[in-house]
Amino acid sequence: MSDCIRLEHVHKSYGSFAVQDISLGIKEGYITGLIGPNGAGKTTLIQMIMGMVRPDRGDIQLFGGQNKEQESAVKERIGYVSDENIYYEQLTVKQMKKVIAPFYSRWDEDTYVKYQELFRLSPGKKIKDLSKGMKIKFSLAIALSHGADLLIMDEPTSGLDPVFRRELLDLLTEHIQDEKKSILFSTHNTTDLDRIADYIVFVNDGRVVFSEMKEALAEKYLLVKGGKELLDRDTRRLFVGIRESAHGFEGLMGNRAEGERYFKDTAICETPTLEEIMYFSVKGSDLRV
Ligand SMILES: Nc1ncnc2c1ncn2[C@@H]1O[C@H](COP(=O)(O)OP(=O)(O)OP(=O)(O)O)[C@@H](O)[C@H]1O
Repeated sequence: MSDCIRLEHVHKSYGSFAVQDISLGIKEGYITGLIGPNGAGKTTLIQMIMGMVRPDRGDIQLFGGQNKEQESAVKERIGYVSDENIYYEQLTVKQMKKVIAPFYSRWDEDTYVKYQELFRLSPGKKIKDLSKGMKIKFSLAIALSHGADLLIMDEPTSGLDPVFRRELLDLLTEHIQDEKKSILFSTHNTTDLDRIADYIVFVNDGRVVFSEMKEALAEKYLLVKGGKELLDRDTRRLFVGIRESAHGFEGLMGNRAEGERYFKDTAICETPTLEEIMYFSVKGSDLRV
C-alpha cells in the first residue's frame, strides 16, 4: 500500500506557532481525515502539501516524489477544495469555469455539467455573490471534473447545510470506490470522520498526536470512569488526560491492555468515542504545559 502524500520532518514557524517535525504518510486509495482544535495547524499543513506555503525545513513528496519539472503534472492530479477564495471574485461561475478548464488535460465537461446541476450552481452568478456553501460546491464541482487522483479539502463540510453535508459525504465515499483515488480532508466534525474516514490524523499545537486507522483507535484507547480513590501519583501517569469532578473521574488511557489490567475490576472501562479521544488528548497536553 503506497502513500500518495509523504511528509518528512516538515517544519514551519509563524511567530510563536510552529508546525513541528511532522513525518506522515497519507495512504493511496483511502479517505484520511485531518482533525484538531482551532489553530492546531491543519490549514498550514494542507497549504504546504498544496505548495501554497513553503516549509522552513523538511520534504513533501506527492505521488512518490515527482521532481520540480513535473510540478504541473502533479497539480493536475490534485483537486483542491476550500471555502477560501481562490477564484476571481468579479467573474461569474460560468466565466470562472471557462478560465479553469483549459488548465486540465483530463477536463470532463459532461461531469462538470452533472455536478453543476446536482449542486444547483447558477452559471450566471458572480463568485463574490456565492454563499460559503456554494463556494465549496463550486470548488468541488471543479475538483471532481478534472479526473483528480487526490482530493485535498480544507473543511469541506463547514458551512454546508445538514442535508448537503450528508450528500457530500456519500459522494466522497462513492468517489473512493475507484481504488486509485484518495482523499485528504480537514474537519472539526467527528461525525464526518465516523461516517467516512479510513484513517485519522490528529494534530494539536503543530504536532501529530496520532495518525492511525480509525478501526485501530478502538483497540488502542480506553476510557476509564471511577472513584477518585483510584487516582494516585502512579496511576495518574497512565492517563493521557483526566477530568475530575467532586465524585469521581473520567480519564483516557493510551494503552488499552494496560488500562484493563489496572482498572477492569475497580472502574468502568469503555471504548472512547473519537470526540473523547480528542478532548482528553488536548486537555492532557494543556495540563503538561
Ligand atoms: N500566514 C500566516 N501568518 C502568520 N500566522 C499564521 C499564518 N497562517 C497561519 N498562521 C498561524 O498558524 C496557526 C495555525 O493556523 P492554521 O490555520 O493552520 O490552524 P487550523 O488547525 O487550520 O485552525 P482552524 O481549525 O481554526 O481553521 C495559528 O496560530 C495561525 O494564527
